[in-house]
Amino acid sequence: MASVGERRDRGRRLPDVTSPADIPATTAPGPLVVRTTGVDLAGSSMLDLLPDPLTGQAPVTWLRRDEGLVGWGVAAVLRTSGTARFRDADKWWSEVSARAEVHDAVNEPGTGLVAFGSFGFADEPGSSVLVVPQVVVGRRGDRAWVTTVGADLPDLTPAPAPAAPVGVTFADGSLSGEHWMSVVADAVARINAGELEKVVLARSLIATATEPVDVRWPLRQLARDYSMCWTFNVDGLFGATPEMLVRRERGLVTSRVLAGTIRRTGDEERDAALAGTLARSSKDLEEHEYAVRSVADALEPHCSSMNVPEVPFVLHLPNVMHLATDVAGVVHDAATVSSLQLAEALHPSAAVGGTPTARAVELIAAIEGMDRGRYAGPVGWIDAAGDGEWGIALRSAEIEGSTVRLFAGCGIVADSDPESELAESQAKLVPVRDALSD
Ligand SMILES: C=C(O[C@@H]1C=C(C(=O)O)C=C[C@H]1O)C(=O)O
Repeated sequence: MASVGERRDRGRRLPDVTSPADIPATTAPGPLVVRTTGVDLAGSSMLDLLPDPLTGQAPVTWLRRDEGLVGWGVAAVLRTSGTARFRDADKWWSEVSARAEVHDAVNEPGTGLVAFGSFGFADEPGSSVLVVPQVVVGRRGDRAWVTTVGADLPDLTPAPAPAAPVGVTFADGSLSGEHWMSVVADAVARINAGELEKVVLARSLIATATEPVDVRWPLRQLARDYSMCWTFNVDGLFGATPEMLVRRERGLVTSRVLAGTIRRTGDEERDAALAGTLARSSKDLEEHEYAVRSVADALEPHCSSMNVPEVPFVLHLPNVMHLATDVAGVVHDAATVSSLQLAEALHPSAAVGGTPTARAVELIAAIEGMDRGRYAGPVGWIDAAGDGEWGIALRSAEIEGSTVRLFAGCGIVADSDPESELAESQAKLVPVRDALSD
């Protein structure tokens, strides 16, 4: 396990990370004292409760349709990296939760001790974080609660509204559009030469504001405009993902697999016709099938029964439509395998890596021209029983002061056309791009 003030990277020592979100380096906590009590949040929106990040309270978020969890403050944190990042985090989490003294008056998934996590996409450098906030506020249906970890009960009145980002300009990140298209063409040639079947290639865009960006602004916009997605923020990585890598709750496991995309036009009739085209597109169905297979194969050893629909449905988002499949199963090893271990087993699925996985991941590192950081890695939360939700950090960006790095990627298969893939990547950048304006 990584220790205080040190991150491991194949034996090399790396300097500590100074986090944009004020989450410090690894802490080795004594027994945590955790209290969950029911509260009445009435009509207030969960995001309104988040304190100003400038107060150094490191806001974290996992919300869909204003249900889920928000938190702030740091009671304990693990930073880790490299191939062992999931194992390090899982071991640390079982030790921290075994030692904790928990008084839980609510007993719902997400009550008691919880940690938020965000994991690096690639093994190298693979910088990852798991953090236990001092305060977590949760809502599920008509129940709401607050959990404190070694902290007093907070004042749950809405914080003053965040200001919009100022003077934002956008520039190419890793590669220009032209250059990225040539990389896509190279991948298509390799696929046609039989090197691999599918690879997901991503690009980035850099937004620069004239003042530090308050993450609560884009979070509010994303939660409002993409309410069917999971709006997340962990240690400066934020976004609204439509893709659930794995959710485990009381012995049931589910995964929402997406792959195969078509852009929306804004015209309802035309979009309905496009949805039909997507559902019949052999290129997209093939790309989708790879992704579903990779998830079903990884979950199978953990399940006593599974449901893998044969035909995908079309998920409508405001910017794009995706082929989607909800895989479900009954797990037989919940007592010994946590949701984080399941996330490790599933990552990277063919929706963000490719097929075969090892070859695709190698090719991404060789030709994509950037470090993905935590983009396309698992992001979510885990409780003391090991249940939790881990989404794939898509439609996301990393914030550092007044700079925001946005990411988007596309599945490349034999029939992919570089120009259409560039347009698709632009459509996938829209949610965060729009969220940075007022
Ligand atoms: C890689 C991304 O999205 C993934 C790729 C998709 C595709 O290529 O059709 C669709 C949904 C996601 O699984 C992204 O949004 O950055």
